[in-house]
Amino acid sequence: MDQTGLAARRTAHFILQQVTTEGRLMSEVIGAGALNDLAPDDRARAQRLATDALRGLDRADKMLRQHVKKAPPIFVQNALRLAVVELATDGSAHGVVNSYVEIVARNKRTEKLKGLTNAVLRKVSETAAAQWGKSAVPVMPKWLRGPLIEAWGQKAIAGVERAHFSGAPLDLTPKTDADAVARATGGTVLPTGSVRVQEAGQVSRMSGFIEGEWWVQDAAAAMPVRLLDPQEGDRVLDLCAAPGGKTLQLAAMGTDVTAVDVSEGRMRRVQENLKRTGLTAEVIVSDAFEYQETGFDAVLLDAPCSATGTIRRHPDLPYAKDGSEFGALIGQQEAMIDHALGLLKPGGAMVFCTCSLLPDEGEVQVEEALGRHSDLTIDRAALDKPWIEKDWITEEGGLRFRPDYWPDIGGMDGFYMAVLRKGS
Ligand SMILES: C[S@@+](CC[C@H](N)C(=O)[O-])C[C@H]1O[C@@H](n2cnc3c(N)ncnc32)[C@H](O)[C@@H]1O
Repeated sequence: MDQTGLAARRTAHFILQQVTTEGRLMSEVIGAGALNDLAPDDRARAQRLATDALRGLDRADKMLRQHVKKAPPIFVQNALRLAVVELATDGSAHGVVNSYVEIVARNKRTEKLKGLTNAVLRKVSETAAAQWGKSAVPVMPKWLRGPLIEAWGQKAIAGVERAHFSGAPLDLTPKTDADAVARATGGTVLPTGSVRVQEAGQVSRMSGFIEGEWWVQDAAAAMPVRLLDPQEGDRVLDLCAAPGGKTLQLAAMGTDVTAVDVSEGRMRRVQENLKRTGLTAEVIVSDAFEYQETGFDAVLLDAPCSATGTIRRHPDLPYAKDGSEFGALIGQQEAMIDHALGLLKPGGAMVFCTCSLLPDEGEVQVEEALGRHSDLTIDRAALDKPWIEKDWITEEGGLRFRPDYWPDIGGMDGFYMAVLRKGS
């Protein structure tokens, strides 16, 4: 590890720049090799610094506004943001001010602002730690906050923002025995059957990982398959399957599962996960619209969406995106529902789900699908399950999950799901 901390901080700054100026998600930047030149400890550190800064971005900006009258160029602003969050939250961090001053000084376009950076950070460092905990919870950018308040109200969104700021525990889906996984990992079994580990270390070093006893999957993300509740031996199509959390669940239930996804790279992860867990599924790389096999007993459609339900784990999303792709996603989801229904046998069940907080990608999609297909019904009987809480059930007969639910035990991702039944 670099003792001065500069290497990790430079990389964290690079990631923040890419997210806030290029609209790239952290996963894309890291996937493209941003961490490759760092020592293993520095990789984790850079990722943590960027994640913490994104989670606290709004709060950091408010603190900085007390010291900087006119916003500096974004390159400098991002250095200041990273520094403020470190100064405020990590009392043991060394060389914070010097590192970020150096990052600003090494860039020709901003080198003349190194004095300002130094002065601002020296000032902030005097009060950052004390002020941080007393400041308001960071709020989402307006483009996202507005529509979400319209959908769920101010109070609910304040709860959602608290959940975003708290981050997320590690949830595991056990292959077979939830109690055994909880004992081995120090976790607890949730009412829905997932195992929650509050303080997890490196996932691949956890007990039962190599043996394939479990896989990482948010508790809400594990619910669509539990809602579908297929029978052993059923032919189930998992459309949009990668990286495969739901494929693994379906395979572990003994169904005959076909997993389809357009992304070759993400499907490799499905293959790896199947191998590790010793489960089997047919894995097909294909565009969902080109896949024409019919007669499935059940279909799980986890459609591509805005992923606005996953901000607890992906605080980069509100800063990398601006909502301009929502319309196209909603159109694609609608077309996918219609195509997937065509692959289902008469009388079969389809779960439509998205990890979105936007009703247009959930409740509204289902209402409109019911309007387009006269033989389609919503299966309310499927909601008669002991783990389903009444408050989760929506007017049209689906389930809505939000990050502000389960606040005392660590929340859950935002999700929508409903069981649609095709006429026989
Ligand atoms: C929400 S993710 C699926 C998560 C997955 N079901 C799981 O539980 O791990 C959406 C997936 O849709 C895939 N996708 C996007 N467009 C697609 C298309 N036209 N055909 C098939 N898959 C598509 C993406 O590659 C992505 O893996």
